[in-house]
Formats: sequence, C-alpha cells, structure tokens
Amino acid sequence: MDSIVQFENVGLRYGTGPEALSDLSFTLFSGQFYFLTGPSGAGKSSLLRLLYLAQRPSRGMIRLFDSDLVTLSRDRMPGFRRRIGVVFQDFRLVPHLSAFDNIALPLRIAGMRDADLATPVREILDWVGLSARGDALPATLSGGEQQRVAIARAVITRPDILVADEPTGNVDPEMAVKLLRLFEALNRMGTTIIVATHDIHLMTRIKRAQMMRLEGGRLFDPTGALRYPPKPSDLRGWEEDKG
Ligand SMILES: Nc1ncnc2c1ncn2[C@@H]1O[C@H](COP(=O)(O)OP(=O)(O)OP(=O)(O)O)[C@@H](O)[C@H]1O
Repeated sequence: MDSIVQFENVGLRYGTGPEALSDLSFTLFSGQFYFLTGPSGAGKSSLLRLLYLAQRPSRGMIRLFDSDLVTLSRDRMPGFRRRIGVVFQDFRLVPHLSAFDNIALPLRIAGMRDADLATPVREILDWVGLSARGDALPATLSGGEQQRVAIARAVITRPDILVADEPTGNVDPEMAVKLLRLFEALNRMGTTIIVATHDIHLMTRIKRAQMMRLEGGRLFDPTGALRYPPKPSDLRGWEEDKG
C-alpha cells in the first residue's frame, strides 16, 4: 500500500497560544477511508487544515504525495491543492452562482473552456442526484442538496484526496447516510477519504474505515489501526462527543 500522507512529530500553534496539535506522527495510505473523531476543540479542523494546505505546521515534517511540504516551492502549491478536494459542514457555496456554476468553478479556475466543462458538470450533477437542479441557486436548495453540490464541486477535478469537515452536521440522519454513500462510492474509485465527524453511528456504516481520534491535540490512536467493530474499551468516551 502506498502512503499518501505522512506526519512526523507535527505540532501546530496559533500565535502565542498553546499548541493546538502536538506530536502527531502517522501515515495515511492511498485509497483508504479514514474517520477523524474527538471532542470539540480537540484539533480536528486544525488537522484537516494542515491536510488541505490551508495551514502550515509550526514544527515537524509533513510529506504529501511523496514531497516534503516544508520545502515545497510556492509555485507547486496550487498543483498540490488541486489534488485535494474539501467539503465543509456549512457547504460554502457561492450564493449568487447556480448549482451548475458552483460545481463548474474549479474547472473554470483551472482554465477549462465552457464548451468542455458542460459534460463533466452534467455528469457529476447526475451522480449526486441533482440533474434537475442545475439552474437552482443555493438558497433554493435543501441542506442535503447544498451539501451534494458541495461534494460535486470538491470532486469535479478528480482529487486524489477528499477531506470533509463535519460534512453531515447540517443534514438529517437519512441524508447523512446518503452523503456517506457518495463518499464510499468515491473511495471505491480510489480516492483517499478523510472525514471528521462526531457522529459515531455514521462511522459504523463504513466497515473498512479506519479511526483516528484526537484528544487535546494529540492522537489517541497513533497507529490509526482502530477498526470497526471496536472493542467496548475503544468506545469509552466517544458517546459524549455527540452533539
Ligand atoms: N484560527 C485560530 N486561532 C487561534 N486558535 C485557534 C484557531 N483555530 C482553532 N484554534 C484553537 O485550536 C484548538 C483546536 O480547534 P479545532 O477547531 O481544530 O478543534 P475541533 O476538534 O475541530 O473542534 P470542533 O469539533 O468544535 O469543531 C482550539 O483550542 C481552538 O480554540
């Protein structure tokens, strides 16, 4: 199995505050499905921001796609970013653009002509079950529909890694499972998936997913080897994460 992300003794400090992340050492392997869990404030979003290159670590080494991020030249960053799709809990769609145009945005930014992007955007709208809603503005879509647009936008460039930060926090449980199925389908096509979530029931839905748990900025299971079904002792403390 090829490693796609490697952290070695990574720490992250915001300003002069205490470390939000400390001594993170782990490897993520290509094509795997990972859940990142932990109580509020444990550092999940911070870890994801390091993964999708919105943040640089304060110390330690991060290797991504076999390159050392600390020494990566600035002009190679955009190319790396394009290989990572990101989905947020609050969707972050552009309000004045239709579903179609939100999804087309990464392709337009990459310089694709309108004539060339119509087919892939239509295909992915169909894949997320929204082929009839391409012209709709985000405000006229339900939460689940908006999140499906956000997922489509994140994967339209066929990223190697999909990072999702509480992607099901604003949809009902039934829709949460449907969204998870989209992630699972992508994973089957080879995309490495990392989903931060508090939702323990969601995690039980992906049997082969691996668990990473943060507590106080440190990895609770540094090997990332926890798998479902977990031992009862592994579950201790997880229930209070909900909500
Ligand atoms: N931009 C920032 N500036 C200063 N401190 C920050 C910033 N972002 C996060 N922190 C701090 O870093 C720590 C980890 O926050 P983070 O948002 O990563 O946790 P989380 O596990 O994602 O929490 P939640 O589940 O509530 O979203 C917290 O103590 C938080 O206050």
